Formats: sequence, C-alpha cells, structure tokens
Amino acid sequence: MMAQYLRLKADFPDTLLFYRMGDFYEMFYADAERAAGLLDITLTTRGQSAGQPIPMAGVPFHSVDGYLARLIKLGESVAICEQIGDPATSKGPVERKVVRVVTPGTLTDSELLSDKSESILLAVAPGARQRCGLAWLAVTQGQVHLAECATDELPAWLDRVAPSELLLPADATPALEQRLQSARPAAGRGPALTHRPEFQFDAALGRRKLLEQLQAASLAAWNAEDLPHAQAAAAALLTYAEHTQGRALTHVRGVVVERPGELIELPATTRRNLELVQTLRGEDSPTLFSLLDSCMTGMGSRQLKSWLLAPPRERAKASARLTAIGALREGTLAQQLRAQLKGTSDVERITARLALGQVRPRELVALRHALQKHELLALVHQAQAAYLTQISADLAPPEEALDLLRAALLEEPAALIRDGGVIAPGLDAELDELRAISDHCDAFLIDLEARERARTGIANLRVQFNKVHGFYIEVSQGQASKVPDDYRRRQTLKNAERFITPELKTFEDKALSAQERALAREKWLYEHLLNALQPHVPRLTHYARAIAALDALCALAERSLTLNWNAPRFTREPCIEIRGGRHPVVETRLAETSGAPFIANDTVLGHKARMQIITGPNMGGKSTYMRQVALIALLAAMGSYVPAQSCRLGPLDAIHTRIGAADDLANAQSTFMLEMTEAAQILHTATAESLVLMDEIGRGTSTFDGLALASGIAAHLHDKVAAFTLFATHYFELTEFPASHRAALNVHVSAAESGPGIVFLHELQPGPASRSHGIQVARLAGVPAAVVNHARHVLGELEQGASQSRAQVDLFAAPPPAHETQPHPLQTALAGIDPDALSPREALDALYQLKKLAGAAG
Ligand SMILES: Nc1ncnc2c1ncn2[C@@H]1O[C@H](COP(=O)(O)OP(=O)(O)OP(=O)(O)O)[C@@H](O)[C@H]1O
Repeated sequence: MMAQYLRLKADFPDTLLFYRMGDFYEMFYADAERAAGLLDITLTTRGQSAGQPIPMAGVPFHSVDGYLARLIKLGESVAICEQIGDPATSKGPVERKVVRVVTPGTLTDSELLSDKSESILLAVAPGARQRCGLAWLAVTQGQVHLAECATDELPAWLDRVAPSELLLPADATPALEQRLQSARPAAGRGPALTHRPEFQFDAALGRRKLLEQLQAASLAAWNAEDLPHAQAAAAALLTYAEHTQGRALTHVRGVVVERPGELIELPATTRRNLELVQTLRGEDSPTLFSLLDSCMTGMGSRQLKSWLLAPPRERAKASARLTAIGALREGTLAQQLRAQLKGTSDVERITARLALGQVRPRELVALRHALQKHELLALVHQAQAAYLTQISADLAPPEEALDLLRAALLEEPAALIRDGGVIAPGLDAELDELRAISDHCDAFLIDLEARERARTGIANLRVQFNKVHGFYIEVSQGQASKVPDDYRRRQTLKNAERFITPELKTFEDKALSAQERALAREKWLYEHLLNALQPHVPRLTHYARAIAALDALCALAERSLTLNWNAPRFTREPCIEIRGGRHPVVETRLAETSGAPFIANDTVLGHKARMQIITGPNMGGKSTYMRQVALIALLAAMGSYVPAQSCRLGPLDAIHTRIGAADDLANAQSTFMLEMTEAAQILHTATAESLVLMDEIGRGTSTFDGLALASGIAAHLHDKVAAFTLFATHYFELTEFPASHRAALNVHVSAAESGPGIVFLHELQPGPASRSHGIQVARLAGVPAAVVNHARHVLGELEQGASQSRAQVDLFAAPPPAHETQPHPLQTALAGIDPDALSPREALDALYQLKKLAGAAG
C-alpha cells in the first residue's frame, strides 16, 4: 500500500495528498506533519519505513469539506485520491486514483465558495519587450478572459481581477516574481502562486485549446487573433484547470478579450476610499455594494458586483441597463419578478459542476425547479426594453433537459448517489425490479418472524438486520436453549444469542445482492443522465446568465424605487452636473440611526469649472460631498439610477482618489510617503476626462511644506491635467487659488455658529469658508475648556501674525525663472493658444489671462 501511495504522491510533490482508506482520508510523511499543524489534528504513526515510524494524520471522509475549506483558505492545494477498485475483489491494495485537485483558484464546491464572489484562476505569460499576456477564468463560469498589458501595468490588472491563484512559468524571472509579490494586498492574503512547466505557456497550444473550447475554426469573431501572449497564458490556464478537475471544461464556451482603456479605471485606492465593496475597516458593509445588493440570488449578486467594479467607458451597455431598469420600474413588475427569482438555485454553478461531472443529485433537483419558472418568462415578456427581450430569449425553458431531469430524479433524492435513493421509479425496469426485491424484504421478514415464533415457542424472538452481520434471528440468553437444530450461531452477546437459518441465509443472499445491484444500477443511470445532459450545458449557461442579469436589474430597479433615485443622462460634452445629489450610504445610515435628513447638494463641473476648492469646518461634510460626487458618477457609469434629482455625465475615463489613509504599517510606508506616492500616481495618470478627489493633501507634513505641495498639486491638476477635480483643504490660503486659475472656484460646506457652539448645515455654498471652526469642533468633542481657551488665544495671535506677513508671501505667483534661457511665461502661454480653436468668449478670457501674466511677470 505504501508503494502505491508513494507512486501517487510522486505526481503531486507540492500538493497535500488525501489518500482514501475506508472512512478516512489519510496523509503520510511531510504531508501528515504539515496538515496536522494547519488543521490541528492528531499526528500518529503507522508501520515503519527504514526503521522509522511513518507519520500519519487523517480526516473523516464525511467531514472532508470543512477541512478542505480551511486548507484552501490557508492557500494550500489538496489532491483527492479515491478508491476506484472494488475492495472485495482486489488482490493487494485497492486500485486508487487522484480524481481531482482542489486549489484556491479552481473551486467548484458550493461549500467552499462564497455565494457573492468568484474564485478566479489567472495565468501570466511573460512576453518580449516588457509585455505580458493574461488569461483568467472562474471554473464555475463559462468564459475565459484574455488581455495583454505592459509588465508595469500588471499590478493594476491583478488588483482588479483579484485572482485566488496565480499561475507562472517555472522559469519566470525573479523581477517578475517580485513584481507579483509586491502586487499582493498589504492586508489579507494574496493569491496563491503556482508554478507550471514553461512549455505549457505556448501561444500555438493556447490558440488550439481556445479553438477547441469554442468549437470554432478562428478566433477572429472574438477579436482574439492578435494576442499571442494572452494565448500562451490561456494554454497554461486551461491545461491546469483541466488537470485539477480531472477532465475537459466543456462548459467553457466563451472568450472575452479585455483591452486596456475599455473600462473606467477604478484604482485600488479608489475602491478602498469610496468603500465600494469593503469598508475602510475591511468589513463587507456598509458599502456601496452592500447597499445596492438586494439581489435574490448569488448569481445576481455576482453580476451586480462585476458591473459595479468594471464600468465600461463606452455607454451602450449602461444605457441598455438604464432603459431596462426604467421598464422594470413600471407598475409592480420588478416586485413580481423578484418574488419569482427568490429561492432560485445557483444555475451557473450547478451547470459548471454538471459539465465537470461533479454535480450532486439534490443540485439537479434544484436545477429542475429553477428551469420551471414559467411565470418569470411571462413577466419579462411584458417589459419593453431591448435588453429584457434578449434576456427573455435566453429564459425559454430548455424543455429537453427538463424532461430528462423530470423523468430521472426523485423529488427528494439522497445527498449522494452512492447511498442510492436518487433515481425515480419508472425510469428503468431493471432498477424497479431490483428495488421490488428489497421492498418485499419487510413483508418477508415479518412473516418469517411470526412463523419462527410459532415454531420455537419463543415469544420475544426477533428477526433483524445490521450492516456488519447481515440478517439474524435474535433470542434472549434465557431462551437460547429452546432454538431448533437448524439454527446456526452467528454472534453471542451478553444478553442474547444471534442465529441464522438456511432459509434466512438464502433470503439474505438474494436481498443483499439485489440491493448492491440496485445501487450499481442507480450509479450507472445517474452517469447516463449526466451524459445525456451534457449537450444542454451551453443552453443552461445562457439561462444562468439571463437569470443573473435579470436579478441584478431588478435589484437596481428596486433600489431606485425604495431609495428614491433617478435616471442619469449621458452627454458627449465633458461635464458632471448633479442636482440634489446625496451620498447613498451616509444617507441610509443617517435614516437608520438618528433619523436626520441628508442635505442634498448640487455639483456643476464642466468646461469652465473643472476644479472646486472645498473648504469648511471639520465634520462639515467635505469628504461626504466629494465621495458622493464620485459615487453618483460611478453609479451612472455602471448603468444604475443615482441618488440625485438629476445627473448629466460626460465622458469619464477614471476616478482617482487621494484621501487620508491610516498608516500603512504592513508596508512600512510613512503616511506622508504614501500620500505623496498616491498623489504622484494621480498626477501621472489622470486626464481631462478623469474625476479626481483630493482630500486634504499635504497635511502629513509641516504647514508650509504641505501648503506649498498642495498648491503645486492643485496648479498641476488645473493647468496641465485639466481633470475634474474636487480639492478639499484646510489651508485657507488655497482659497486664493481660483483668483488666478480661471477653471477653479471656491465652494464651502456651511456651518453656523450658535453661541460658543457650532451647527453643521452640510450645505454646499459658493465662495470660501469664513473660519476653520476647528476650535468649536474640538469643544464639541469634549476637549477640556482650559485647552480650548488656550487654543483660542494662540489662534488669535497666529491670525494676527499671518495678516502682517501676508504681503510677503504670494503663494500663487509664478515661480522665478530657473535658467536665463527659459522662455518668458508670456511666450509659453502664447505658444499654447490656437486662435482658430477659440470661441470669442474664450479668446477674451485668454486675452485677460495674457494681460495678467504680463502684469505678474513685468
Ligand atoms: N449632506 C449631509 N447631510 C447630512 N449629514 C451630513 C452631510 N454631509 C455630512 N454629514 C454628516 O457629517 C459627518 C461628517 O462629514 P464628513 O466626514 O464628510 O466631514 P468633513 O468635512 O470631511 O470632516 P473632516 O474634515 O473632519 O474630515 C458625516 O459622517 C455625516 O454624518
């Protein structure tokens, strides 16, 4: 047996091997030691090898899922080795085989997967000239995603796709490995790294494998012909996925190519700062997603999350979703559909498991129920929207598959096929006959018991059955002397004797063999059913996708009605115009806690007003306001209604945020260093179509340093990048910025002083704030009166000092020329003007600007 074990283990050197022995999965040697440590299970020994006891640890097979879940969470992979042969007929150890490998990126068991997120496997194929190919999939979905990018951009891609497991060629360079390591999230666990033989990262192989999946002769229809690096990654991806599942992934029938620049960029900082799917504390709620996700199914939730995190720049999809939501809001349509969707099983995952031959009987019954939603289809037909028409086409019940399921399965089958009790009567005459024999058992045994009691005169004689000893006649010790001669002793207990008779033995042979044959027959019929269902897998995948999209749309419709949201409008002209905008999460929290109303605010950013300098007291609502603008823009871009009376949104290519973060101790970066790194990234990547949120930039260093940097950054964003920028600051000096920068304007969140206290009005008003109110806020927070008084005194002195020295510091004056050879600022400004491209109004503005420059320089 150990020889067999070692032979199997040799194929899985880096993977824990669960070796099935009876009711346990056993591990040996180093595997046993590792698993014992990770799972806190007992380490024992068994036999000896070279004079040393062999370490062994095991887990019971019926609770294996829990142990697997824990190991996978810890980034381990497990090869499951089952007994294939029949123990009764085998000579030597029963034949065993690794039937599948469970790895973090290739999970299919619903017990191991989260309902609301995918487990993604991603392969990286390094290519020439600092480029690399990416291919990824969730084994439970029907699509492979392909992309190519510069090696530099790899961290951003990984960050967005968030794989659970990463495949790399065994000969990947240390530089690449390091880059991937550094892309791991600071908190929490990054993806497991798995090395695969480099020959598997082969473009020609990848192309062939993709064509096989798609059953096509060319990748042109998927726009995937010119991606050799991504194809190389796909080769390794598919080979590994097949290896772990122990078979081909016949349900994967789609390829999606993702090209850089197709999506609105949402860097990791933005997702974190806006608390899209996780709060800053790392919790699942309250976040924008937790507020949005009123989906009735896991499929819907996963769909909604992917819409939220991957909004396309192109508006067609968002517009189609908005029209569909509009139609679903009519009458009580969304409500009725949601009632129908409730309790629908996870068709997507069940279909994948069906294709992989791993599906369990009860999952198939759940699938049968899910496919019989006729009312759903009738309701979707009522709605007038192109997207819903498309969905309804995919929702037509796949009758043939349904017929197979109806005919084959009992209404409440056993959990596992090996226990029997799965196949419905009437499907197979042979099974019915075998079952009849077992069913007649009871009648026969009752009859036999009565006859034997009469024959022996033993009133408490009983005929019984157990798994170990089979059938027997039990007689209490006191009566044992009365048994007839043809009774053969089977077992002696303390108070009873158990016997068998020739008649009972004959019956036992017949009954047991009927039961065994019935079980084998059921297993065969079940496999037959799975094979018969295979051709329907593509239809089922479409059905799953239609349910997911419908559920996500209904959730958005429901949210928009419940939370009083409105449809946004898209325009070509660059703008973000919001009337009566609200922060959806803060608004909901306020309603739940204090019942206080949320004060709605307007935002008008456009060609002429690209930057808002936002001032106002702490706690005044600056951060809330800035985030609400970003959230509304994002919601609109994904195709959702928005928490505003109206919203007009021009083109958008990214949402960047720089918002005060807690010290990133794990990465040993100082707060200020992190602040500047993030600011630098934004200055390099933002464009005139980006929305940039800057919250109190510069506060991580001394006042003058900070103020100088903040003004430099504001000037760069205004002059060079021309991004839509919301710039919240405590530096009052910055309120002078708009005077010399025509696309910038001051706004402030209002507060009113009442006596020595302060009332926050949370209303955004034009112009700079009058005072910082910091001292009042400190008072409100319970800072002792003596400290507050001291602070008031110091403030007075500082303000006086500042007003005296004001004339000497002009923060926004153009810096003196660095070299004699530098052109005059007027020349530079003139060179930047194209008279043919200016409107009369802009020409006039430019003239004023030039006059001002001449004044400043002269
Ligand atoms: N528009 C609003 N309507 C009602 N309440 C609001 C509004 N905006 C903010 N608030 C409330 O005020 C609190 C403080 O808001 P926020 O954190 O945005 O202030 P801030 O000006 O950014 O403060 P700081 O400068 O200290 O970070 C919020 O938690 C929220 O409860």
